[in-house]
Amino acid sequence: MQSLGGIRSWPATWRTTTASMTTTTTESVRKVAQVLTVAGSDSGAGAGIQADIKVCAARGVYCASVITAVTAQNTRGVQSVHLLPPDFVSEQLKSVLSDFEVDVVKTGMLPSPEIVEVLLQNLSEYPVRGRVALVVDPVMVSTSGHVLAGSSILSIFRERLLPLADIITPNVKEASALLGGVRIQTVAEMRSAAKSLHQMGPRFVLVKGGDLPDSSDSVDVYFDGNEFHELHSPRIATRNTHGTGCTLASCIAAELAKGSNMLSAVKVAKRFVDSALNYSKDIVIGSGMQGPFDHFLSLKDPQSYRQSTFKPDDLFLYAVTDSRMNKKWNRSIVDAVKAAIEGGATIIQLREKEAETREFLEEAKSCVDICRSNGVCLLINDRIDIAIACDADGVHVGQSDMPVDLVRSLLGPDKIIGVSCKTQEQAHQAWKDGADYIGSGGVFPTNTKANNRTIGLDGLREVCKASKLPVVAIGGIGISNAESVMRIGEPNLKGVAVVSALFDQECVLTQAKKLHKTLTESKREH
Ligand SMILES: Cc1ncc(COP(=O)(O)OP(=O)(O)O)c(N)n1
Ligand SMILES: Cc1nc(C(=O)O)sc1CCOP(=O)(O)O
Ligand SMILES: [Mg+2]
Repeated sequence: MQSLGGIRSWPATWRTTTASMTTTTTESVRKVAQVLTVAGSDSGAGAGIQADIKVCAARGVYCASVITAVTAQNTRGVQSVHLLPPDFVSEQLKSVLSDFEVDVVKTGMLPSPEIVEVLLQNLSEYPVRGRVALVVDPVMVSTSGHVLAGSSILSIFRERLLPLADIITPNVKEASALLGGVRIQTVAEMRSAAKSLHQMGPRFVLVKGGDLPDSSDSVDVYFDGNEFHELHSPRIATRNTHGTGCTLASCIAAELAKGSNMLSAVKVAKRFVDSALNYSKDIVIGSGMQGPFDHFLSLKDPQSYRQSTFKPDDLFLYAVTDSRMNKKWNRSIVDAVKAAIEGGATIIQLREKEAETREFLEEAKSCVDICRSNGVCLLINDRIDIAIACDADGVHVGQSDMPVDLVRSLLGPDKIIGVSCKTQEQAHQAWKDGADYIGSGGVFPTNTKANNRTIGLDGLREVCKASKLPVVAIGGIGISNAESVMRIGEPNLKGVAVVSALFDQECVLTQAKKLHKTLTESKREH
């Protein structure tokens, strides 16, 4: 079976993602990114249709809604459920699909096989194939334990809906139910479940491990049919977790509607949920065991949201551009950055030593747009002025560049600052001055940076041991030796930063993919 298969590539037109709707303009037409959610109503408004609409609004995307059931629920649980007649669900679907240019359909509570049937019928009736992406959140049990879709829907899910999905986002209980009750209690079992679910036909699978026992992190497993990605985040101690599943799936849908690729959409969505949980961890709404959280954190407290967007794990595959290399291979900075991200780069630094200011600024602005829509942070090397002017996520400075404390006072608290350190004293100072991470090298000799002192693996180990900040290794690193770097096994060594291994190459995408694979394998082994 084919998926709806339509993660649309946007036309090369102007696009903006701000507090308002995300739009593209082609001459006089302004197209708004649109999600259709097909789900149940939650009278407490923490989950279901209400959460979906709030998430899309918070992410700058329009959200139409088709209601499948009305639940009477609050923070104490689900008191009652009223299914809408399938014919009326069908009426709603026809109203929206015949009129709106929906980019992504997201499904939540589909409480009966008859309702799944009318959804499938409508999706095949309207000429959406090739345009619409389908995000399926196979909601079965509420967070309070109430059954929202019984076992009677399992066969139509497995046989008809899942094969059409671009991504499915079950939690471990739902994954287990879809797989006939298999045991899923470890990350290894989540991986195996993701693989089995992928065989049912969805293009991507995200098994959410929030309910996994005995783990200090919340780990989700993403599988694209070839590779696994483990997405870790610290558990947030709060009662306000009602609606996290709906929020995650809707945020994935919103990011896809704006044009993201799947992995980036998933990463952005996970960060959004973490930031919202963290922001709302102390709010009190309702008197029950499970409260809702606040989806509009970015409007109320942009700093808390922006600050938490940098995670040490973002240093995993750090791509640093080089103007000479891009010229040599006849590619623009923008193309180089796009390819690096597509290949798996987790953070980008523009290191354009010879660039003219005006031209560099324009290119940096384009790169900010690309990175932001892919959920990847973009830093500028040395040039604080350019970083401010293009609203980059931060800067990287060395020991002879502007001092970190001064950079911090110029950029404010929410920007990322990285500092190059070769010694333990420098590492300590970087922390005192308010840096976010350390770049340490040259681990091996390099031709990219003239007269660079090589500190070797021993020097890197020393810096890591002294550093309270996460560290990324740099200098002469590539596919052949990345594993030996990560093998030093210091817990705060989070990844490698590379220039020539990606950019002094014919195909940036291929090299980035290979390096990402090498790093993923070495992470698994150590
Ligand atoms: C991640 C990372 N680490 C180190 C450096 C080197 O910065 P610096 O010492 O300022 O040297 P230049 O890059 O400016 O030549 C870096 N750029 N990135
Ligand atoms: C920019 C930079 N900084 C270094 C440091 O030691 O701080 S080494 C370096 C160049 C890294 O390039 P490549 O990956 O091509 O060796
Ligand atoms: Mg510098």
